[in-house]
Amino acid sequence: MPVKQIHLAAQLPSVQHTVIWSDPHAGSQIAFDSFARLARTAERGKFDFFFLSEGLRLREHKGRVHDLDVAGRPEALTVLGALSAVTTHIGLAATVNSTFNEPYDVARRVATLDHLSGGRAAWNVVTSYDAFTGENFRRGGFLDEADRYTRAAEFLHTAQELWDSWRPGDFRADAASGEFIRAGAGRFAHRGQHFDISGRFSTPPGPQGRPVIIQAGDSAEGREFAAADADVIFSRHSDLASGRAAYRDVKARLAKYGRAPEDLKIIPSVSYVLGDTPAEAAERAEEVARAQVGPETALMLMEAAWGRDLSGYDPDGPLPDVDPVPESVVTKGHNLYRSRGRDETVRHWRKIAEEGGLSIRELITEVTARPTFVGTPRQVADAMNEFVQSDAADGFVFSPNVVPGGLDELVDRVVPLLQEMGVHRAEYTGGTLRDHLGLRPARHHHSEETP
Ligand SMILES: Cc1cc2nc3c(=O)[nH]c(=O)nc-3n(C[C@H](O)[C@H](O)[C@H](O)COP(=O)(O)O)c2cc1C
Repeated sequence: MPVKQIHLAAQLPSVQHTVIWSDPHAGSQIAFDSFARLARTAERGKFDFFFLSEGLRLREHKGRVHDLDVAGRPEALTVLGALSAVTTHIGLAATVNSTFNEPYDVARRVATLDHLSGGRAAWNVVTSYDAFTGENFRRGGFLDEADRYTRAAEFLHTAQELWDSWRPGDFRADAASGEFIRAGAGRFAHRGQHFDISGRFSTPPGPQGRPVIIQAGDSAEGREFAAADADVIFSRHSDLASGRAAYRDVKARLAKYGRAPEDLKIIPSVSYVLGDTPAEAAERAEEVARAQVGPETALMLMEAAWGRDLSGYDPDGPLPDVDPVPESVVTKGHNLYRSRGRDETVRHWRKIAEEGGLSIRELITEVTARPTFVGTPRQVADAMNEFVQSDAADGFVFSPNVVPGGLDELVDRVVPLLQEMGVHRAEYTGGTLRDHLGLRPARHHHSEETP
């Protein structure tokens, strides 16, 4: 078997407690310089793409805006448009929600990024649908959970129809005939369950035709959506066992859509801590964890899971002896227990705490902040390679702990080892993000109509 290449990506981390904003080396979480520094570092490491997440509503805890995490990030497509001017090769991936937007607008903005960047655009289609977020759009509670992916799939198909509505040669710019564009260019008509639109699409497609599609969301419906339509899954499975299980499950879903396993790359979100020796790395990992999960954060996340006030409990003491409150929500905008359900999450956490003799704070660190890779550069490079070669993933999205310098050590000390091992490119060989990911050119469905 030929060795697999590792697909590397990086994100300026999402709004969560693992971002150490109080670190003396932390810079602005908003200024363009921070984004530019991180994106350029990833490009120096010849990464496939730079990724930005999206949070459409600030979290609230016990009725107040939760003030322990970084709050407020600028809008992704605008930031990436600016980054396209200060980078040359790296892909630029924006998270844009399919529930609270419209296909025409999103298709136009993503195509525009593909033009600006010379074919480096990607769109991460997320499906957050909750009423709390929806209030910001006068759409509180407008979409049932069951419809989040039917809308996402139709949204994406509609966007693809718009990107396909222009064909090669539609730009004439023929001074002799006075014809600038072909008469039928951009014409579309879509009628479906969620969207009923027709007209002319105003933006010709960029160099990739169809930009790269990313999916993040781990339900069965989410995996099916990705198997049918996505090029990349941004996953949460960052340990070998669950990584392999998810990988097998997702790749097995591809055949029924006429797709091959390599048509969909699976890349989990991961973090790392380096040291010159294994002991030093472990010590630094402890320090990082202490900064990420302070006593208030530990209690806050405990209260979110338990659905009740736990302020009388010592974060450095044992887990609460009281039961969770089934339907109660003390933290809005957090999806801590969404995938397992509250009861299962609490049972799972109690089990881990009992087995390891963990305090509240140690448990929260273990379940929400454990770095994926800890060790010397050599150990980390080997562990990354094992993860990919054993089909637990096709690569990684690195989420640094500190903005904007947290990627430097990885690029300076680990990436050269991966290059020596022959599992990561020494130079970019293509110009588009599809090239970096080793994806075929986008399928282009020509419309039948020719006026
Ligand atoms: C690794 C990962 C990253 C995600 N990032 C975002 C994000 O930035 N913004 C967002 O609104 N939802 C994000 N999500 C949420 C999912 O995209 C999805 O909307 C949600 O989990 C519901 O889908 P599901 O039931 O398939 O999980 C992320 C999910 C995962 C697994």
